[in-house]
Amino acid sequence: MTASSGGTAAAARRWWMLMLFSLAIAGNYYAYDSIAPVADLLRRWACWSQDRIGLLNAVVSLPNIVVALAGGLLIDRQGVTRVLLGTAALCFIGGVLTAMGSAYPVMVAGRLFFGLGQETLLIALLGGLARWFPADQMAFAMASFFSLARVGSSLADLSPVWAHGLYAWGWQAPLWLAAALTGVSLLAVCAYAWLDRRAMAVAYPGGNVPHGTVRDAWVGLKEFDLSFWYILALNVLFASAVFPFRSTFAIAYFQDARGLTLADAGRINSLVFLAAIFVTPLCGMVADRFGHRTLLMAFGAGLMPLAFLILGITGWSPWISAVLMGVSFSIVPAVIWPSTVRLVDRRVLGTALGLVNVLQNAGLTLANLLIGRINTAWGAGPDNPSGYDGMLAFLGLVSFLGFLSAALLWQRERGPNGHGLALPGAASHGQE
Ligand SMILES: N[C@@H](Cc1c[nH]cn1)C(=O)NCC(=O)O
Repeated sequence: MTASSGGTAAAARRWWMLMLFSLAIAGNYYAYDSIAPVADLLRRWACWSQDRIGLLNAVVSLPNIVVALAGGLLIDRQGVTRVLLGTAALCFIGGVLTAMGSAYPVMVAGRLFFGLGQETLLIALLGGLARWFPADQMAFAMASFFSLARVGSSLADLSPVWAHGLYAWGWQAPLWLAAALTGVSLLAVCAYAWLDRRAMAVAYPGGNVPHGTVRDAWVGLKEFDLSFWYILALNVLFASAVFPFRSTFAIAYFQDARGLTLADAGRINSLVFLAAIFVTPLCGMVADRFGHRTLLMAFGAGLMPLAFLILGITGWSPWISAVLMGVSFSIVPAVIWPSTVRLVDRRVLGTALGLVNVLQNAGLTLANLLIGRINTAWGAGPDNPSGYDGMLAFLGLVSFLGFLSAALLWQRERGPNGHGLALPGAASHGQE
């Protein structure tokens, strides 16, 4: 008997777990994205420079260039539940410190604590979903989970509208709300730990829950299949194009190069996440029902360079590119994570996801720095809209390389070395 098999009671428990995981990630992503909406207050009220504000986000991803892999190894050694509890607690402490800090070093320390937990929490939540959901439901479960993550991000983006009362008090009140949501995330994880203990007692009555060893991780790393490296490349390149543009540069670009007001630039930018809330679960359902995961990934990844190309060389409405990005950002995350899970041995899943996130964070940091440099070198700004062409060319190239990785993966998976990624969920049980 595996931990994920069972009857109606087990199925009900799985959906409870998905609900708790989704709550945990929504609260966590809200806090992750909580700095941008208070940036203006920090600039005007505290007179902090762009650099100082930028560091509040950089310290979240910077430690994960190393920490996410250690976190992944820890998940394989200690199990998902312990790591979930530890990382959700770290994020909560980080959230509280960030909100407490009217002193800059306290805020930086808070964001650092939050960052130390954030990526490993995400990896552990994905590992938990992989443990409990069968192959024919996993894409839908992971896609629904990411849909709720986007709800968290969108609520944070739009908080100056729906929680404007808090913003009248300054920047700390909105950050206390973010801290409270990391508390909700911790509570959700505690409730999961309780459910998990009961389920494991049934699945492993002797209490001998199998965990991987460091040796397993090392052997596993050496044995990762070529398909895993293709999907890893897609993940890193796709994220390095999407997140820096959306989270850092898009608003300024839409204002300076497309002449939009700040409100319209914010609206168009949030469309990408809002679309993903609704479309992502549909994509997961399609992947579970019909398979064709590699084709879906190649199609989704191909829309991203197309969106940048349209922005760069046509005068078409930017809404067209935003829609293409929204569809791409719905398809790729819905399919890429459940596909990654299928490509690696469960004993080294944490390590594999840790490695993906380490390289992704390195890519995100590098892309942010490079785009900043390119924009400065090309003199991008309201007086020089074509100065953004370098950034668009860079993002187009990075996302095109992501598409190439997806195309190579598609081609490999069609041959004798495939892992059943093209098959519907139920038909690929035996391929895992
Ligand atoms: N490694 C994360 C990056 C992230 C973005 N927001 C919070 N963390 C990641 O890949 N997330 C997957 C995703 O699609 O959000």
